[in-house]
Amino acid sequence: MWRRLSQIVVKVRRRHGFDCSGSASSGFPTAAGAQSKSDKTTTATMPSLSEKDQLAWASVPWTSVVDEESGKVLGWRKSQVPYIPGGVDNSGLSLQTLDVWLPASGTPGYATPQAPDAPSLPSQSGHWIVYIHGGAWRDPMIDASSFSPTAINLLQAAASSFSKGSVPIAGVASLNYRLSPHPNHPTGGRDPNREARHPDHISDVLGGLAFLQRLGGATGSWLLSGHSCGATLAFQAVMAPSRWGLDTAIVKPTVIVGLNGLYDLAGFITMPPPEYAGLRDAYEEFTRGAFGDDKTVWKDACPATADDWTSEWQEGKQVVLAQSREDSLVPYAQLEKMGAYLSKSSSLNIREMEAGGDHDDIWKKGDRLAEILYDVVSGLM
Ligand SMILES: N[C@@H](CC(=O)c1ccccc1NC=O)C(=O)O
Repeated sequence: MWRRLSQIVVKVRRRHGFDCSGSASSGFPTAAGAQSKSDKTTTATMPSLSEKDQLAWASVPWTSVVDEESGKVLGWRKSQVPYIPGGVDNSGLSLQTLDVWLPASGTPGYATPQAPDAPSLPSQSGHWIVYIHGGAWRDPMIDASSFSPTAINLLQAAASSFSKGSVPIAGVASLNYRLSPHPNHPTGGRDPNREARHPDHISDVLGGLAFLQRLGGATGSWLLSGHSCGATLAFQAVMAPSRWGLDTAIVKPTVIVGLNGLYDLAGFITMPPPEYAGLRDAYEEFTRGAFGDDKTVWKDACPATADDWTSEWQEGKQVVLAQSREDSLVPYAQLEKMGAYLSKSSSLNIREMEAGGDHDDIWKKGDRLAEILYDVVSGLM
């Protein structure tokens, strides 16, 4: 079903202006009553689009995503759109950016495809899917573009659905965020993109989501997914921002898809499952790099430690936890801990899925991940 595609630049649009414990537990019950909370709608009021936002959005052209086999335009992409216009202190950091893909099937002019020509996102039916990459808060080789194989598969699936009637995807986005220093990063010297410490990562994620929402994306019922530490960040994004000393209001997603996620760092470091004990020092190193030396901060930052998920995330309906049993970096016990925690403290509908392969295979290949995400958003129709 998933065909191989290539992404090429067809036209450049005008540019305006500047230019948690790791000990194993066995499974968890699936809570049934997700429906009642859905009535509580999100109250975050979205500020309108500022001139700076519009300039930031327009500073990156749309490029077309073309199906290699049929030559058909599947959709449109903007790469590295600055979401905090000007960046921190006006420095325009390259990791405070996001990538966006729109299915052509949902945009005006699908018959004779033209890039969307609007100061903000076109309004489309369907749901938004947003992705937060992993890499232990520090890996320089993993970024928003790591989601490309999955995004392209999603556009392909959207095109197939269009021919049958309705498209469940309104748009797709993948977030960059500032990283913590990596011991082996080749750039050397100081890089303000790589000096982040908690809560900088989650602050950027919330900033990126707020920007996307000011543009009209990812509102209503939408899906937030994250891989590894990106899954940690996805759950942090629906926790009260005041926990992180922040006040960035977002419309929270209704669904989270956590992939090979880290949910209980403190638990892992204190007592890793025996087969993963050799990774304890590595976990401690990247945890200190991301959160500092205070162990209470590690614990408080872990989503498996929120005591009441119902009040924490009132808009929440569904959580999909996908984890591979062959993951050489993250033990299955992390999923079990998170699932048990969520089912104990919420009425969320929780699904457990097999991700398959090693830790990073799911996003490197993209087909299985697209299938999971497509299946979940289709269920939201
Ligand atoms: N490649 C990463 C390691 C990494 O990503 C990782 C290692 C162990 C458990 C989870 C990991 N990633 C989570 O985002 C690094 O270079 O630090």
